[in-house]
Amino acid sequence: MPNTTDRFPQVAVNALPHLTTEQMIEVDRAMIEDYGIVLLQMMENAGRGLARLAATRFLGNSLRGKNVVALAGRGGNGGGALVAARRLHCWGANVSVLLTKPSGAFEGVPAHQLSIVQQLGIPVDDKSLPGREVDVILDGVIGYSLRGNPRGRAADLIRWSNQQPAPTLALDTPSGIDAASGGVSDTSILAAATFTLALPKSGLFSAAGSRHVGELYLGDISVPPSLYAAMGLTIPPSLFAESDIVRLV
Ligand SMILES: NC(=O)C1=CN([C@@H]2O[C@H](COP(=O)(O)OP(=O)(O)OC[C@H]3O[C@@H](n4cnc5c(N)ncnc54)[C@H](O)[C@@H]3O)[C@@H](O)[C@H]2O)[C@H](O)CC1
Ligand SMILES: [K+]
Repeated sequence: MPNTTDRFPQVAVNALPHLTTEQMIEVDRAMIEDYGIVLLQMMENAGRGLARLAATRFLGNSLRGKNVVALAGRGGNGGGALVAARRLHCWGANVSVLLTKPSGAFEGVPAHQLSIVQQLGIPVDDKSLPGREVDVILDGVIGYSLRGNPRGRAADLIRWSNQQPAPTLALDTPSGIDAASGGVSDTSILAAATFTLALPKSGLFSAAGSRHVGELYLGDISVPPSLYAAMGLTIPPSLFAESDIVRLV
């Protein structure tokens, strides 16, 4: 079997700036307010990349009969996982979604993504945990807006994920890891791989945090180089020219 990690170009992690949470929030702000690249667009790119990585790295050539569980919180992280759930469903996988909250608690863009998932008939559950075998778990419980140790059903979903033999692919940061400090909550995802967005977050490299990250991939959500330049950040000009997913080594 070919080594599927070879399908993504490799980039030295030290060749890139590592973002603080404040810088990531500024990237989000400038994308929307200065460039008009809105959250819906960024989230589509994030979710499509997550789906592509899940398929290529963990599911193999045919998605028929492959079971995917997407864990989704009600923030931007969950929204990206819901996009990935939809894309993998359309590519032929058996996808189900576990929510941290009832669907009525979702608002804004994540609620929009959830309504599409429901319209497609993808099973959505905010109460129980699946008993059947899973091939890959997508972790969209919490991203860079973690506040304190995961609580409630978010914590239940993290614990459930860590008990499964299937690999977990985390979106942006393993849920429970503080993206800025790398602090590890009592309840944190142990990811086989992490698909982080735009630029790697500084917390992914702390000694404690890095044990939860697994293989690290970076996804293009179309941040213009001029936006980074205005923040005093320099990135290699051809970072995503070959592929909009790269492996950081
Ligand atoms: N430019 C980018 O990188 C983009 C990133 N995106 C993704 O959006 C998230 C950040 O989204 P945000 O809405 O700010 O919040 P989160 O999804 O991280 O989490 C909020 C969600 O989680 C709940 N929560 C927080 N702490 C806890 C806790 N201790 N226990 C339980 N629940 C908790 C909170 O209540 C909210 O419901 C980023 O990581 C990316 O994945 C965009 O998609 C595109 C642009
Ligand atoms: K996550």
